Amino acid sequence: MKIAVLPGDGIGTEIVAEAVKVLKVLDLKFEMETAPVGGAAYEAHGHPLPESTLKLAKAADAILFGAVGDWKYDKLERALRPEQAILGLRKHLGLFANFRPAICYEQLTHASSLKPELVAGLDILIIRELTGDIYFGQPRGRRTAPDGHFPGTEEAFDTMRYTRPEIERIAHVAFQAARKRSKRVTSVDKANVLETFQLWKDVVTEIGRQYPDVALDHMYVDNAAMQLVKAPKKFDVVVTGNMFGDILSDEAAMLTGSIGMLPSASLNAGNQGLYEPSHGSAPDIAGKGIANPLATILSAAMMLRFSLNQPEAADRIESAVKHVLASGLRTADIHSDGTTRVGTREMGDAVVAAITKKTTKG
Ligand SMILES: NC(=O)C1=CN([C@@H]2O[C@H](COP(=O)(O)OP(=O)(O)OC[C@H]3O[C@@H](n4cnc5c(N)ncnc54)[C@H](O)[C@@H]3O)[C@@H](O)[C@H]2O)C=CC1
Ligand SMILES: CC(C)CC(=O)C(=O)O
Ligand SMILES: [Mg+2]
Repeated sequence: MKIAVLPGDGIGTEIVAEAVKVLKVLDLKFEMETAPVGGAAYEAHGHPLPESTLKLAKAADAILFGAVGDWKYDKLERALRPEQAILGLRKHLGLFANFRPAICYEQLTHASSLKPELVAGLDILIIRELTGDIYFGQPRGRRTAPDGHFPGTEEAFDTMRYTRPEIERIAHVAFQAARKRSKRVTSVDKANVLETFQLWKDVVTEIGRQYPDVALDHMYVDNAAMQLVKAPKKFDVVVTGNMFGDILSDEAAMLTGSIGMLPSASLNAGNQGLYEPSHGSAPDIAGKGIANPLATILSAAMMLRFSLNQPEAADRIESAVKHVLASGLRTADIHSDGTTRVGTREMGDAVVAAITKKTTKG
């Protein structure tokens, strides 16, 4: 088994180093190979997703990804910007199903910006379609406006589109995931305004008939954004498109205490997956050694469970994370009175120590 390790930019390198440390202490039989991606790859090879990195990713059983991006690349032509690396990997590998579990750990109930009673015990799963929608739709570009309110002026445009099969396959993923949970799916759309999301709603409803044991409801995205902070525990599985899922999952991250707590798995039709925290490269804190590595460490646990058939090892990581939080260690983003503030490396070391202690005890 082979894991491609793609740390990327900013805090990506810091948090991936901790996840790799955790994977190594498990002493499992797999090989890890590292390659540059994003801004780091642009500097080394002149492209954010060089052929060699893509080849490694394609050949691997799983990919552990950090994050890409830095403000200094924002003026580059779009094809060369770091973010194209993660978009390219999702597209080239067909990683259409993005799982973003938002779990509020008992010890972090007070770290959320919401009242503790609203988030205590929260365990929702956002399933985001990842290879379609306005992020990939063509045509897109800039031109002189041919019509509209200000014809003859500069305009930019993107295209939101979904085909029926794209919606069908993500709907199946959501219903099947719900069967393993509390059998409820909320499909989030904007069918009251957008044709794309009327088709989305129609197709999800049709597929839902094949899962009579799963309750389906529909919600407009603006209402969903509001309900997520009003009564988040009313949700179980949320299925939505690429852009709405991007936005709602960052919002859901705050229910768990921090975006530094939200892992993710991006899966294709085979067993291959890319595992990354839901956040970005956080240039504002990069290099300071204060980023929370837990989202990445928990993503590594998802990788062991979903792509590498090592569910016990995944459990060991997750229970080590709970143990470390229970012991009161916190990175700055989840720190509160009465807890001990630690840096990225100390947090990773503590997870490693918790795993080792449990192993020694048998
Ligand atoms: N998958 C990827 O590689 C993604 C890349 N990006 C890129 O990342 C760069 C920064 O984007 P932003 O909008 O600032 O989003 P971001 O997610 O990097 O940061 C947002 C805020 O959350 C904080 N934060 C993020 N991760 C954290 C962690 N592990 N521990 C503690 N605090 C954390 C940051 O310090 C910042 O204040 C951009 O270039 C963007 O395009 C953004 C999202 C995903
Ligand atoms: C950087 C973007 C391509 C995507 C993003 O924000 C995400 O996947 O969460
Ligand atoms: Mg995002």
